[in-house]
Amino acid sequence: MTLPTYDHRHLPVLNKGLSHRPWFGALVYLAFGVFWISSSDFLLGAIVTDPELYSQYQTYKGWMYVAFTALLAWVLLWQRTRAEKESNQIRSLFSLTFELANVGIAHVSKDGQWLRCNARLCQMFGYSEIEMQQMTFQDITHPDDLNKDLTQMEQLGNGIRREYNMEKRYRHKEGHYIWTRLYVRAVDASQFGELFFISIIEDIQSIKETETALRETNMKFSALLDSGADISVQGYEADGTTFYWNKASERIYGYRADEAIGRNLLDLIIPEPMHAVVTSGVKAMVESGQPIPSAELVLKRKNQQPVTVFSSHTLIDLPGKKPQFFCIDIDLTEQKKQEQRVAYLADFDALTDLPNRQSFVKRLSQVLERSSRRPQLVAVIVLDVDHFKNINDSYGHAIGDELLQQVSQALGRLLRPSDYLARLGGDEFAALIEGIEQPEDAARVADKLLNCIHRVWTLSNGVDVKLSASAGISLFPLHEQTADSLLQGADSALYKAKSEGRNTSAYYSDGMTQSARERLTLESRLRNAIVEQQLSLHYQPQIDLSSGRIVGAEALLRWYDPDEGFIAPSRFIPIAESSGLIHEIGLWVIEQSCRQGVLWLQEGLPPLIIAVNVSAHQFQRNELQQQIADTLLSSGFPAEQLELEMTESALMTQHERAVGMLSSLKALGIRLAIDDFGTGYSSLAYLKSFPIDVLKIDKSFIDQLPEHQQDAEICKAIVTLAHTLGFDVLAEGVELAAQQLYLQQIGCDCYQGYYYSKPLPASEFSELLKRVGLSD
Ligand SMILES: Nc1nc2c(ncn2[C@@H]2O[C@H](COP(=O)(O)O[C@H]3[C@@H](O)[C@H](n4cnc5c(=O)[nH]c(N)nc54)O[C@@H]3COP(=O)(O)O)[C@@H](O)[C@H]2O)c(=O)[nH]1
Repeated sequence: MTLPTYDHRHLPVLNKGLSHRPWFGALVYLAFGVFWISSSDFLLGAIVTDPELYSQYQTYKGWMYVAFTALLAWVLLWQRTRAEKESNQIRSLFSLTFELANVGIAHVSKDGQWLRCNARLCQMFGYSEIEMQQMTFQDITHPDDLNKDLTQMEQLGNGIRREYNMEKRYRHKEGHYIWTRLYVRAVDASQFGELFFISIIEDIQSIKETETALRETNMKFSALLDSGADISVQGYEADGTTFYWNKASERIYGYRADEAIGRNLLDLIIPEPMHAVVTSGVKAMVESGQPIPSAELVLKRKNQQPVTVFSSHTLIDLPGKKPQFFCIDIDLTEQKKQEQRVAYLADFDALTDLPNRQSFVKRLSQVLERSSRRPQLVAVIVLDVDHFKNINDSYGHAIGDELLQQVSQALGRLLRPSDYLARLGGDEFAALIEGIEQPEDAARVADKLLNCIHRVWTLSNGVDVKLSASAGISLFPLHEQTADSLLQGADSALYKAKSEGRNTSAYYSDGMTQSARERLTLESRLRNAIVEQQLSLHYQPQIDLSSGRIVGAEALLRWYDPDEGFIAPSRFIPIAESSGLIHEIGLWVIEQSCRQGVLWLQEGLPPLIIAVNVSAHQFQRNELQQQIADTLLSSGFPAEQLELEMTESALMTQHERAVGMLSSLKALGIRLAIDDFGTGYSSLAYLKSFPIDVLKIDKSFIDQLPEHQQDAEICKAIVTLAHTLGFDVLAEGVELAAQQLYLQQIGCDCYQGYYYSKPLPASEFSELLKRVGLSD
């Protein structure tokens, strides 16, 4: 393509402006010449007095005019030549500038006609200058840009404004549009004869394309940053001010971008205790240019909840720009949850949320380890739902699962917090029961669990399913010593229970199953005995050794079963204790003793101490003091005549509590005695802190008196000790006169035993007292 050349003939206005100046100079010269000659004439006429000289001047004056005119003509010619030369130079310079300009330059008429276009413009639009001059700018303006352009051009025409800028598109000769930046300036009509516009048109197509590409890249980049649902990207200034916050950041941290941007990192997601570390870390990163090492961090959400992320950091430190840094945080919440879930499933059963077999074995091993240091009876009870397979087969696994969930929840509610329930798998559960007192306690717990399962279960779909279960029990240390063997033992006991017809429990050892069943049967009979009022009290006299008088009576519980006859307290009291019936029975004993004491007083018998046995189980309950106070009040029995007997072991195992309990009981005005003294592990320090009145020497030290040297010495020592501490001493189980005599010799205060009397029913005791009392 040949470049269009600049033709100055197309510039009539400009030509006119440039060519009038030499004439003006010539006129000035001419005026000056006429003035100079005229004034010379006048001056010479006045100055030159010599007529000859003046005449000569007049003669040559014509030549002078000629010479002057010639000079003037030469000056004029020279002036014009110079002006034209200058004009040509300027024109060629202008032409060169116009053509060489790397922006499009055009003169446009007020109608929009292209008057003159430089080479760059022609090249830009693909037209020759001639072709351009045959078009208006409207012809090749993009329709979307035309109105704006025309409006602004009109404003130039109206003189409202002198120039305008806009970005607009022109259609290239080949049909595509080119983005340009247009600058238009109106040229004053008064100066150049007619209104026209100078347009400077810059090709910004590549800029636009770059911009578009950049925008697209940005959009892609943004979309990319936003696409990672769990990848938070945050941009911060060096001082921690947020300038970028992607979608994932919104989701992970809970702040919308518009809430986060402009706020400081520390205020947003850094927990207070981490502020100092983060501040110094960022400072060090900005100063050293080294990013803070990636790490797993626990940051905080908008709702202040912690969120675990893996955080990486990138420093952007461009020359001349303030440093910025990006944090790329990967949300580990789900991963953590998964990890926790995996860890959870290693120990827990997914269906019931109960501990699994592995956890059960682990827990059992720990308990056994502890129990080997502090001996205790531990029971493992394995439960299996009877015929559960039939339920799955009949109703489907979903129903089976729901049943297992319901059963596990019911069993969990039944057990104490210290017990441990697990699902071993399928329909098999296991319970770990610590600190049981009697072997049959385990069967009691097993029966409780079996009874819980043995009922109709209503499922969410309305189906009723009747369940029963069987249980196997093994005991540490009686049956096995290790966790695995205890579980195996309980499993084999379970199969015994199943083979015995299901809905029952069995111990690992047959003998124990037998005795447990007997004890549980006895428990049920004892419950019945309370209702049927088969319990009564017998009273054994307590005799003062120095006077030989009956000074008191120990109330001893008796159970008369119509079929079996008297059932010994040593048989049923432990069952009452392990079943909890002791509380009901114990209260009855206290009330009945007080009522009887009052009756005896009313009969006119001398005031007697009535000693009542209080089980360690009763002593552990706080209501004992209140029960006694209430009983004394309701019965009217004098407090100083009531004596409570507590075993040495019950007091010594819970010393601190015992001191408090005994003090509160003592405050009621009653007497306190330590029963079975010598059989427990008394501490003298403890003993002296107890507010007691009597020490009862256990029968085992009396049995071989006075021959047995050691027992004799022990009894003597107990008497001395008791007296030193200010207690009375009572020897129990005295069967022989020699025993009575020896006790008297060593200063023992009182005794009781078959030697004087067996425990007697109240009426017989009263007769005895009347008999001996009256005779004494
Ligand atoms: N918590 C409660 N415990 C009670 C209650 N009543 C009794 N008991 C405790 O039961 C254990 C057995 O009692 P029991 O069979 O009544 O035996 C007592 C006496 O009958 C017996 N005794 C008395 N003198 C003699 C004797 O000379 N020889 C002999 N072989 N036995 C004799 O001793 C028992 C009295 O014991 P103690 O209480 O230690 O003084 C027994 O531990 C009772 O405590 C009750 O109501 N509540």
